[in-house]
Amino acid sequence: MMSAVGNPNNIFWQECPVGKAERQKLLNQKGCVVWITGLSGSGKSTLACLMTRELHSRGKLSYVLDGDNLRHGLNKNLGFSAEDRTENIRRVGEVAKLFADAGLICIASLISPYRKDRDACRAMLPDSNFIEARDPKGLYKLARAGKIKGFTGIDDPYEAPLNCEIELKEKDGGCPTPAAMAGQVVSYLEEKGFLQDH
Ligand SMILES: Nc1ncnc2c1ncn2[C@@H]1O[C@H](COP(=O)(O)OS(=O)(=O)O)[C@@H](OP(=O)(O)O)[C@H]1O
Ligand SMILES: Nc1ncnc2c1ncn2[C@@H]1O[C@H](COP(=O)(O)OP(=O)(O)O)[C@@H](O)[C@H]1O
Repeated sequence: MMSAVGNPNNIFWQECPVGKAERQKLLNQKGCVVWITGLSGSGKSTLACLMTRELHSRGKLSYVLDGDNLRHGLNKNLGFSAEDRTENIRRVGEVAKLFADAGLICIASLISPYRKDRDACRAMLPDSNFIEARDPKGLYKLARAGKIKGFTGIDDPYEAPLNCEIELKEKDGGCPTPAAMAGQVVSYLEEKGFLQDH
């Protein structure tokens, strides 16, 4: 048994014999987090689903962490106050970090309106392993009708990224198809070497 003397909380870091490098080799890819941020209804989930499909068809293992879905379980005790959103993003950041450590391409799809919360998630990961993608476009009937209070983009803030890795922009006055956007993100991962282990 390890000694707990000198550790006020009796908590120790446990090393496992199989590490991230070995898992990446097994999967022939590099673990990373693609973080999709944007307003509600801007197409985050659509993009996340198409990306995971495209990666799957290339034999790459990915997993989608969707804000809406996680709020049914892990984050079911959280609402939409600034504090709760911060805790929501912190938890998802920690989970995404575990998935990346497992060697997976983790796709996190959350409004994540606050820059400081996204930056905190970025700081949890090694350099270049956090890839921020933004998709601006919105749908807000209920919030505009006053049926939801504190709705992001209506009466609650959304802070757009200042230096994201990928910006999915309108082209020729229109929105590219979701498949074209998913292709853009997957091409970025390919260019940066995440779809191989060497
Ligand atoms: N007040 C308010 N503001 C914004 N969004 C709201 C709100 N109330 C409910 N919803 C629904 O919750 C989904 C967003 O959850 P997230 O976990 O991604 O939000 S956050 O990152 O913590 O801000 C979001 O889903 P998406 O449309 O998929 O983004 C909404 O359907
Ligand atoms: N690029 C796009 N062009 C047109 N419609 C889109 C696009 N991306 C998503 N949609 C549609 O917009 C709606 C909201 O998309 P969704 O992916 O659920 O957004 P979010 O997860 O950001 O709330 C869906 O009906 C979806 O089919």
